[in-house]
Amino acid sequence: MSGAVLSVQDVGWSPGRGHTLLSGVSFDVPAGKVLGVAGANGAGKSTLLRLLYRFHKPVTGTVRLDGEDIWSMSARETAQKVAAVLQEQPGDFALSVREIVELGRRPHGSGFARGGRRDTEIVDEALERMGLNDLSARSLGTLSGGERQRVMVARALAQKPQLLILDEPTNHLDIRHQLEIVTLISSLNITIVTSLHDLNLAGRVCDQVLLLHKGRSLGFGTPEEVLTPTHIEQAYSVFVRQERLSQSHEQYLTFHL
Ligand SMILES: Nc1ncnc2c1ncn2[C@@H]1O[C@H](COP(=O)(O)OP(=O)(O)OP(=O)(O)O)[C@@H](O)[C@H]1O
Repeated sequence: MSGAVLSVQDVGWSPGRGHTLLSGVSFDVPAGKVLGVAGANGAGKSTLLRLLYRFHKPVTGTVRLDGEDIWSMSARETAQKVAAVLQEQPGDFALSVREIVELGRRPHGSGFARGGRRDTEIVDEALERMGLNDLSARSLGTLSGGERQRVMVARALAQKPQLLILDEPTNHLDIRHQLEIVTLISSLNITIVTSLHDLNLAGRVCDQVLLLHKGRSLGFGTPEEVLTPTHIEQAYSVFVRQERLSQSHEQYLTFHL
């Protein structure tokens, strides 16, 4: 897998007249880097992600992949390049885990129904990578929230995207699986945009952070530049203390009312 350069220029979105949910947001993510999108509930994180996987068309501005506007591509071409793992997942509950992961091969139109060997290998690899081999015959509806989340990540990996969008990927996951997702994110050689509520995690995993506040960018840059007490206090209306962990000497943020 290889990553694409993501270039977002002055995007805005509104569901109707006079109600702007996102405005004037710009950033660039180099190929293979990880951007974390942070901000309080309702700040516009999911709305921004929807513009990146071509669910909403921006009202203003552009979203470009390797210089090409995603709205000048066909939906199929975008699906070959961009995969998304969302909080609300479609409910194909009767399908088996393997069948769900196979759906990731669909945009590539390589005739999975005829059992292409390359597709089978890619699906096997995605199941293995997400630790799903033992669950592959189970129907989605019988899985726990965390198991389901891992299936959706496996489906996205099977899509072999150049840009992977993750909306709160650690939701539902226990500590071990959170760490596994974080390790996976750090190890994939593709461009990743992920929303994250855990700011300490964002600081560890992301190359860059975009902090949203009421649909606007409050800061974009390295985690050290953006995740400052001043910015966080403004974005979340909390008090922040920056502390240093005694064993690892890492910076750690704590939050207070
Ligand atoms: N289609 C829509 N029509 C009207 N309002 C919308 C629509 N989509 C989102 N909103 C509103 O826009 C705001 C931003 O929503 P969004 O889901 O992007 O926030 P978020 O930062 O992802 O929040 P959370 O952390 O709670 O998931 C919210 O107030 C939401 O209610």
